[in-house]
Amino acid sequence: MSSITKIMRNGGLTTKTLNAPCRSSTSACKSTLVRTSNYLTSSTAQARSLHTASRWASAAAALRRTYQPPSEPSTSAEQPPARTQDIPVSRIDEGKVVVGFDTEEWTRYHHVWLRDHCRCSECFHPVTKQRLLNTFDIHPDIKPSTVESKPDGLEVHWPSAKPHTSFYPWSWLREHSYDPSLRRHESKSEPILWGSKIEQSPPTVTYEEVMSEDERGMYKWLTNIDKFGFSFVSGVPATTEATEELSTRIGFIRETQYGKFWDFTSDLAKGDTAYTTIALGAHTDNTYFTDPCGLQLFHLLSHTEGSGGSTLLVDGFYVASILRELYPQAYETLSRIGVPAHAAGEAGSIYTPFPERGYPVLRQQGNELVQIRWNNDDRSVMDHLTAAEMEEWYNAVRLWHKLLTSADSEYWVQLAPGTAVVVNNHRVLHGRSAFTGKRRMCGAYIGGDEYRSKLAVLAERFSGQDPSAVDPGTETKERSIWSSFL
Ligand SMILES: C[N+](C)(C)CCCC[C@H](N)C(=O)O
Ligand SMILES: O=C(O)CCC(=O)C(=O)O
Repeated sequence: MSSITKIMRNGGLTTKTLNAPCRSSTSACKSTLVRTSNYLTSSTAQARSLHTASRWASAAAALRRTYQPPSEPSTSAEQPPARTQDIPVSRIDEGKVVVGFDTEEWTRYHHVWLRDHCRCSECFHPVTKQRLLNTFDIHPDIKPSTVESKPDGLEVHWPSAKPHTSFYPWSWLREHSYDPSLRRHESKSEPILWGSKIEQSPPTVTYEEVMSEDERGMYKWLTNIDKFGFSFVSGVPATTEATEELSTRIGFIRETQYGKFWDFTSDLAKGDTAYTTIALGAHTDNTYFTDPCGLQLFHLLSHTEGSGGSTLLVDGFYVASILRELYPQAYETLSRIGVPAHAAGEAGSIYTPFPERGYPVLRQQGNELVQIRWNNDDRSVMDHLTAAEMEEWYNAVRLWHKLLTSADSEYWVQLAPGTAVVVNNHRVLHGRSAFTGKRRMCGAYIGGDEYRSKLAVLAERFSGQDPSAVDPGTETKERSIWSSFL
């Protein structure tokens, strides 16, 4: 019985090596095997007949035969042979092209996928970066006439009345591999979670940096927000004009029932408790919108004849990570049960999210937490749950509240004129203490797509360098058709 059969029989995990000798350490073999077996397990439906699996094994074995692994460095004193650039191997298999990046990393691309993703100037507009090819003109059984492994990438020749050649860079093929995926996940910046101790060194940029022409300061600012979920900007002229200009450096301001750029105080000019002197617990804004704003900028312009009005920031991702660790059932409950909300303080508007059941406090995408939505003051009637779910939800949200309001989670800071703060409203909750006297705050909402677009443009321009160490003159000038954002 072949090892493949054993993998299939053992539900996909085994420590036995595959037929082909594995050149690297046993653990790598196992990882390959696990990856392979996971692949086989996950694609058991496709490889139901051993015939397919053994053909897959023979294709992989054939790849290994044709792949010339780098020769082992000689043991003699002489210099080991210089490694030649290893060109991945490729071959046409049934319905897919198999590519072997090395003996341990191989993957497959459907023929139709390759044709659909051709980026020659006939199939993909070089300026607008839009597909010109009509996907639905591709024959479902399309098959290359030949494939060639070139030093920089895979060249595919398609049979047609007018011969068509496609080219895919190796790095692009690896980045977009899916069968299996060979993507290296280090490219995605991981959030840096924080609690109250962030006050020792809060992420900050200067106004001068942010307003500089070369936008390196902008890149540093937005990278701060990307990593920490917030950032201060110091040295901002304490005017609405300067603050509005700062806001629009990121992207256009998102207008709501509260206006475009806001300049507010405790006069109930708008029907919301933000326009009063009361304390506001940690919350995210716009839970009553289907799509809450991405960023929220605040700049305290003045506070006279009184005290209080301190600003509260809480990293919702940090709190959620603790909830998940300590109370996994509560985490699951708050990831599942929608929370209705409304903004109905203005006579001319009643905002509620669609669908009206609202969205969970914790929004998961797969296993990843991607958004916090929490404002207990704006929450509407909870009447869409069974009695059991109602008790389950209240028990869970009490635990959430306990962690959210713990000293370990809360970062209190007294804003002052000249220092603006921007928060990622999908991650960081904000609030304030009650206050007396005259307090004037200004700011704006900025759409999440605008913020992420600006960050993407800056990351592309500075080719992902560390924003605090960008080499002048290394900027990317033109957008590549192979950009990882497309
Ligand atoms: C416009 N400004 C930011 C001052 C107030 C917005 C109102 C806040 C609302 N309760 C919410 O949580 O979205
Ligand atoms: O007045 C403040 O400091 C914040 C008000 C607030 O939470 C809001 O406008 O969403």
